[in-house]
Amino acid sequence: MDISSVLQGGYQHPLSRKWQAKRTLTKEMLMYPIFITDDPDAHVDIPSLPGQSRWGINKLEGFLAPLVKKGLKSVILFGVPLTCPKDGKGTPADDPEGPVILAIKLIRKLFPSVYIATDVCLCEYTSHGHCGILHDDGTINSVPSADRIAEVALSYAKAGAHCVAPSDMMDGRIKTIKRALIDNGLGNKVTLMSYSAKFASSLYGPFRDAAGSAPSFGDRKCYQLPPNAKGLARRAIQRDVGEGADIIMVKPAMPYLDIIADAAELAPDYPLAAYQVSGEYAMIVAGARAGVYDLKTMAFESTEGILRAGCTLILTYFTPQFLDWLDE
Ligand SMILES: NCc1[nH]cc(CCC(=O)O)c1CC(=O)O
Ligand SMILES: [Zn+2]
Ligand SMILES: [Zn+2]
Repeated sequence: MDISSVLQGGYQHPLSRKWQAKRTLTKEMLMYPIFITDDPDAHVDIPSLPGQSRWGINKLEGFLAPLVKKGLKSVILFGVPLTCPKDGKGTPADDPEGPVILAIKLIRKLFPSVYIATDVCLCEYTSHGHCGILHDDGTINSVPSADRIAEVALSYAKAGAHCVAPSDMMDGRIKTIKRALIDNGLGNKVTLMSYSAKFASSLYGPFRDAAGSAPSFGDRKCYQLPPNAKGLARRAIQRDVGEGADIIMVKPAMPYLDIIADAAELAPDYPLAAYQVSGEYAMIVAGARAGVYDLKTMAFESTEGILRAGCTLILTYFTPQFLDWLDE
């Protein structure tokens, strides 16, 4: 055989196979999305997200303590208001007695080592279920939307969140939030992680089920990006870098690995996150249950793709399982 034909000598050993990776999954790279609801004693399983639940504030310690012991480093919080009245501007989002603000304070106190990010969006809190404030004709009204989202982000930052992560995809929200953080003395203290390239995906179904955030009319196609849009995604990433984002995120992950690679090229000096969303998680679990593959092997393969494309941080519902698997 010709010298230039032989590759296999380089990866015969399990260890030499590990060396092929530019980056290998560690516990530090995992951020765990959790759903906090306003029934303080809730522990309600989410049927479309097997293994995940909505948690009440009184159940958080019992839920998180074993995970922190296993090496959980960071969480991202999603509020699920079930009892409070929703309105046009998402008033319950920054209710000081609401589940997110209570959870930030509690986790800071109970688990000081845990890094707390908060998703910032209005859709869980608006009567219409859209992510911003609407004009009378049902279209997004960008300026008040960005202002309101910045107000909510600021309230989470003041409550002690280490990171605020707007997922609404409204124009101008990154600079509006950054300005609000700076003007309130939090610019140097709080990380702004932008869901920069967030696509209008079919893969958010289980999440909307879990969070009760499906729009009551229409869809999100006029603010989340069209799945075919590489150029718009690249522009969104560059815009958010210019507006003061500290971390760039691509979402979902698996169908958008090219966008992750683009982000790694466009923003090489930034941490890069991917959100392996609810539908990706549900799909991987369902495939394993159908006997298509082994769950653990496939879960690792999915993250290897994300890391290979350029990420340094993965938001994933598999976090608790990875904490076990990474110890094996
Ligand atoms: N804007 C809210 C939000 N933040 C994160 C997700 C999706 C997360 C997931 O599917 O796991 C969504 C849903 C949506 O945009 O409809
Ligand atoms: Zn939203
Ligand atoms: Zn629209």
